[in-house]
Amino acid sequence: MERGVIMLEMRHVSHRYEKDILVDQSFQFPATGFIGISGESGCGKTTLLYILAGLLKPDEGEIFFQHQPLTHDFLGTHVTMIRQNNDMIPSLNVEDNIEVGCKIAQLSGIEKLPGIIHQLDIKHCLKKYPHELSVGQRKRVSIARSLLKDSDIILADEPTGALHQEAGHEVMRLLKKASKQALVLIVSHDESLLEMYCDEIVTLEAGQLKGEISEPCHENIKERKKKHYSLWPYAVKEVFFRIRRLCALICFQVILLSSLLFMVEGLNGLRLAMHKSVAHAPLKDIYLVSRKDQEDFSLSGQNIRPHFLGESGSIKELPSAMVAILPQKTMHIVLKSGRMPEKENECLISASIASKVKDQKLTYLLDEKESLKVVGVVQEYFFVHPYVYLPEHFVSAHPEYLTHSIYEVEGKSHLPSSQQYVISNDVLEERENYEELIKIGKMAGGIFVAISLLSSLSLMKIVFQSIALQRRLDNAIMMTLGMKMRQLFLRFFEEGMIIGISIITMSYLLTYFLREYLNTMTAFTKTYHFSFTPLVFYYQADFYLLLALFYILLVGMMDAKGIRYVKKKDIVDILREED
Ligand SMILES: Nc1ncnc2c1ncn2[C@@H]1O[C@H](COP(=O)(O)OP(=O)(O)OP(=O)(O)O)[C@@H](O)[C@H]1O
Repeated sequence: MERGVIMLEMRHVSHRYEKDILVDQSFQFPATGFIGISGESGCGKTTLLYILAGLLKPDEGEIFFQHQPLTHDFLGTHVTMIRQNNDMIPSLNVEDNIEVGCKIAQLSGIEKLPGIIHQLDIKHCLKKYPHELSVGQRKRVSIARSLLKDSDIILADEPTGALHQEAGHEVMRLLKKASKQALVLIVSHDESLLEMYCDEIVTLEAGQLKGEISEPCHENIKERKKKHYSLWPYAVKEVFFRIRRLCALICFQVILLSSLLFMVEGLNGLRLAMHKSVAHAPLKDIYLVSRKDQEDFSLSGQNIRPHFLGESGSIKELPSAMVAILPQKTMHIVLKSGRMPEKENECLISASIASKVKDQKLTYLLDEKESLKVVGVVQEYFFVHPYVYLPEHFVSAHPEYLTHSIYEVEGKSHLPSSQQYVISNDVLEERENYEELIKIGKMAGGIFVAISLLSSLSLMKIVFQSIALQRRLDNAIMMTLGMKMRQLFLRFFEEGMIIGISIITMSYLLTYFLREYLNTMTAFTKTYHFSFTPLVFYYQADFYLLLALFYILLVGMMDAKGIRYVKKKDIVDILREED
């Protein structure tokens, strides 16, 4: 690149709105100096500044900097704009607002901050936010930003506009000082201020720039050292700044996600409890066979036994289907109290029958001739019905207590094939019922998730949209600081991801505590062998990790859509709306 003077140059620039703003203008500005631009209201002074900053493309002609057409990092690296109203990002405090210029443009030099703060006397307001500052203080912050960035060009549009006289002079003095090291172009209505401070005054009139500029004199090109800064902290600050508006949205999403997770964990727990219970159900291989016409019938075969009918003792009203033969292996039977039967005339009863019996220890079932002593109470859970568990040898020794209307058959292969019989298996029937229930639960859950997801996404869209609209100006200011569309998209995306991460973390924590509470503090697990169980997918890919990633990306993308309210070609219009 040819080394030459730092110089801003217009070559044959024309621009027109309803009227001509610039007509075939060629002009060279010196490397340093304080140049005032005056002209009637509406003649195009502000438009000229935007064109020189590279924010507005002129209809014709081109702007050159250091004899080269403007590059995409010209604005960020070489220019600072000071606008009449507001150049500050509301979510950042004064310190951040000063540093943000360097950080967006990835320029080194932040270590000069204390000196600049001292020079501009703004130490006392470093931690304040823009809305807590006076107009004069805001102007000083903008000037501090340009000094920290060591800008080659400072474009100031009516910087003294809203200031009282003394503050106006102070700003002019500061800009004058800055003009020793940079080119300062100032647009002002106040001719006397311009005359008092400016080295040269250029007048814009009927599309023509009039005025004499002395020859550029400086040859030194400022060293531009690049430094990488992460803009994540600004994204975090922005989210915190908007937290009140986001609060309702975040709470709603947390409740929605937690209930979704809780539903998934509940259904998963139900499924697992059902499988476990079926595996442990003592009668899962026993099929009950009865004649359709209710008549007695006899069956022959090794594995066919008549069913015991318990009609005596204190539980006379117990239906026959509630009586079970104690299996050979009893390891899976969980006793709530008492012990396993050891003698022929001892039996177990399940908890719900036990509640009907006055004194379990001394309870004798059956009639006066034969008695069975209850020695233990079986813990009930899924598929463990209110049974009386009788030892098998007792049943075979006392066939008189057995009814011939219902038969137990071990294993389905032994079932009679005749259509005269009704075959049932309580455990399997109940499993089918529970499976049906879980299916309905899943369907209802799916519909709930779909509806609430859709409504919550539209709510999120509305909130993000309104925030993005509200932030149009902030983002336009960011663009004047040199932020590129790609950076801005990333910024939005990062903010969305921060919101997504917060929501998903809170939802997981809430679900965790609720799950722990319900599983440990309530009787669910103990009584029903049911617990809310986290769902883990196949192949070790965790459901929660996948859900979190999907959700965070989704929220990030939804927020990033807000970038459509800030288009590069509309930046000047957005800035003007505020002016
Ligand atoms: N986007 C636009 N579309 C149409 N006309 C525009 C647009 N922007 C500016 N103008 C017009 O261009 C003219 C120049 O506007 P500009 O703001 O540059 O003038 P100015 O000299 O800075 O005015 P003032 O001194 O009052 O701030 C005005 O008449 C304005 O209405």
